[in-house]
Amino acid sequence: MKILNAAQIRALDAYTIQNEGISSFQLMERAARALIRWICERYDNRQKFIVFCGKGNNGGDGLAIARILSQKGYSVEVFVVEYSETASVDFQKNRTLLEEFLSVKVIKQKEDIPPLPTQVLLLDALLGTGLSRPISAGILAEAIKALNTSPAQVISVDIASGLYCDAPNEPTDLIVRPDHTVSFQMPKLAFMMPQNAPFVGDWQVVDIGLSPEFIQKEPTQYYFTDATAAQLLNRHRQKFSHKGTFGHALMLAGSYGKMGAAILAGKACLRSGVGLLTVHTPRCGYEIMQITLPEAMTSVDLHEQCMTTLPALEPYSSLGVGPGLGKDPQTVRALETLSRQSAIPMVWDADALNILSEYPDLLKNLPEKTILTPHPKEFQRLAGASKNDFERLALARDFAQSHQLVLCLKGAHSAVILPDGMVHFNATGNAGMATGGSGDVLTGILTSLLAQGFLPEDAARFGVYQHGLAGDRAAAARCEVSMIASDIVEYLGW
Ligand SMILES: NC(=O)C1=CN([C@@H]2O[C@H](COP(=O)(O)OP(=O)(O)OC[C@H]3O[C@@H](n4cnc5c(N)ncnc54)[C@H](O)[C@@H]3O)[C@@H](O)[C@H]2O)[C@@H](O)CC1
Ligand SMILES: [K+]
Repeated sequence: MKILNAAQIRALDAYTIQNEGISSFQLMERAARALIRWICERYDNRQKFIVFCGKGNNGGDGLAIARILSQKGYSVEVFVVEYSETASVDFQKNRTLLEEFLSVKVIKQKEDIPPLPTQVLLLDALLGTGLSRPISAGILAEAIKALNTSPAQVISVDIASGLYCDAPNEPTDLIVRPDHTVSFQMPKLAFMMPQNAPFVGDWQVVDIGLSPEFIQKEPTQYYFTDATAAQLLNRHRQKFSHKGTFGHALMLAGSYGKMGAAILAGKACLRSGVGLLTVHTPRCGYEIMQITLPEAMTSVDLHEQCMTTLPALEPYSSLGVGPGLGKDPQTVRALETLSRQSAIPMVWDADALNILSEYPDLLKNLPEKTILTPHPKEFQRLAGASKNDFERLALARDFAQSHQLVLCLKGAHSAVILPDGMVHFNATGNAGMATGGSGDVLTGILTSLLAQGFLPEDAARFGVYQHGLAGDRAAAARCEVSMIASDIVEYLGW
């Protein structure tokens, strides 16, 4: 799914209106009805609503939603926040229609704001994607403060009022903190940013039938890997395939006290469909690997506790390096050789990334399209600090383009950034995955997919999606708190 910016969404609305020969009022009605379906699936008409409307089209949506809810027998109170003299045409039309059977109250000053008790549901339709300046004072600010201090649940229409769709807000900006955001047609870039979590809540998208041709033609740098997008990357096994068909992966992982990382990466690699796996470990890992991972072959380093030498790389179709590796100077030397000599697709993770940030020359040697999987701290060590998540994303795009690498920037909605600068945010995953070893599992999955012949770009998008999906299954079976990285491995499969 594509993610478009506010200006593109405006153009998409306009194109749909013109192309379908409908009025903007009819499109607003469609949007309102899509949101009503979302509400009716979750709340019956004993639920009381208070709708806060601005005076643009987001406010118009609020009025249309209030009318339809009221027609369906819900009890609805509507307040228009009078922050401006003017109103949009469709807001005005909806106001006239609504006022035929429901009185609309006006908020001009703080005292006009009603009490907002726990049992009501608050709809935030103050401002949408038309936000043109931050909210810091005035009656809009008072309304937002009231929504944010109420114990009642808040649902934001399209986007939380005060939140920019595709640019960073300042920490001092006033923004609604909804429990849910129900957004039209596509997620907004703002939803992908960790800093915006309090201003998005749990979000869902409802289809309002905006023009698919326009969306298809419109250029963007941002995509969302949902189930449909992931399914397109999936490959089906042929009846006459054999283990040679699915490649031979090499995992360089583990050191004294950190063999668990090698086991997790190795197991995930096997569970993701690789034909054969060899794990290269220091001597101390030999028996551990043979006993815990009988499906894998073990290649043993000369050193007792850390990796110092590379095995011959010819037999392998992919290589993963980093989990539990440590940063011994002899390991650094081995990685320096690896960065220059490897011609097979690779994944660099964990300590391999830390070594890259300490020895940037290695970074210059890495073959094109090597996959790097940093979490935010590792990325900061690699590329430097940034002021906010938007700046970090720009830095990451720059990094991927200038080094011609594939970056998997891990976190909620992990971003897969390709060497051409395109960004694919991931749909799956949960906070239970923020646990030791879950990154090692991802390295195993990606190394496995590369061995099977997936292009690095596809391996990264598909692997990150499947990693998150397995995490979601693990959280459903146990719970976010008690799940561990081994559970993610157990729930892999597609
Ligand atoms: N254009 C369309 O056909 C559709 C639009 N829809 C809704 O329309 C929304 C966008 O509507 P609008 O473009 O009218 O904009 P908004 O309703 O987001 O904002 C209204 C107006 O408020 C003013 N404004 C912006 N920031 C302000 C601030 N900080 N303080 C005071 N005033 C401020 C601007 O002049 C802006 O145009 C979407 O989020 C969505 O909810 C939906 O009805 C679907 C169809
Ligand atoms: K809103």
